[in-house]
Amino acid sequence: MTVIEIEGLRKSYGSKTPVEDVSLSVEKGEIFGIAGPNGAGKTTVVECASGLRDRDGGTLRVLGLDPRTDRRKLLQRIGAQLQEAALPDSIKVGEALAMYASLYDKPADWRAVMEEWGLSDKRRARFASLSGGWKQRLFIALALVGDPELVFLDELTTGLDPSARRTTWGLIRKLRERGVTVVMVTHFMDEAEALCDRMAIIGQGRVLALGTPRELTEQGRSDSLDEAYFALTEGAVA
Ligand SMILES: Nc1ncnc2c1ncn2[C@@H]1O[C@H](COP(=O)(O)OP(=O)(O)OP(=O)(O)O)[C@@H](O)[C@H]1O
Repeated sequence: MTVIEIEGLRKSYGSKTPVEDVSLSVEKGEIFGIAGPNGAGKTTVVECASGLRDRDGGTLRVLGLDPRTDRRKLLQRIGAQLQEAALPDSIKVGEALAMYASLYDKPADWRAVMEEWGLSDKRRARFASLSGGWKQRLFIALALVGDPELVFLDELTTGLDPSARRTTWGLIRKLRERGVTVVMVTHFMDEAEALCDRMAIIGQGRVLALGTPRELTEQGRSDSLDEAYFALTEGAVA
């Protein structure tokens, strides 16, 4: 079943059009990666698909809804990772989960989510006191309190130490095991290789390559996804 269908997506900011003609689809239950050079429009694509930003052209269906006209309905069914600045320093882990759960019509039991993601011992810890790894764990838990069918994660592991990254990978796999579809923006090809069922590399306003990490490695005529990425994005730096 197709969860996201993007056809000819276009988005401009003033005279700049980072996303000119992006088409891709995401299937239910997969971890779908989006990679590409800085400024290629990865976050813009994710924001348009999650109803957080309006598009200038193209068609979008997400969980059968149009993010433009069915925004409220869509926001009830998806989870999006927050940027760090979205939480006040002084908020406690338990308070943040309870607050986000209150935004949904049919939330998951936030205490169960807290327990499942290993956050119960941190319940009274203030956000500012958490290490990067615990913050990311909280962001994943917050993205899940609405009991979403689809989750968007944007550079979730950037800035994490190697062991926190590995732990986060485990958490993302756990989402797939639960049947949640995951769309993740990443700059790390080892991460894409370890997690993504399929991925798109975007640049120059469009999809430069799309497939499984193995298919992309072959398309780039390379021995590794890392090398293939360079071959496929050559000349596409925004
Ligand atoms: N609100 C905005 N107003 C003006 N320009 C913007 C806005 N948001 C993004 N842009 C510009 O649009 C382009 C695409 O941005 P976007 O954040 O989608 O790219 P990205 O691929 O996610 O980049 P990065 O890898 O650096 O996170 C960039 O050049 C960015 O500066």
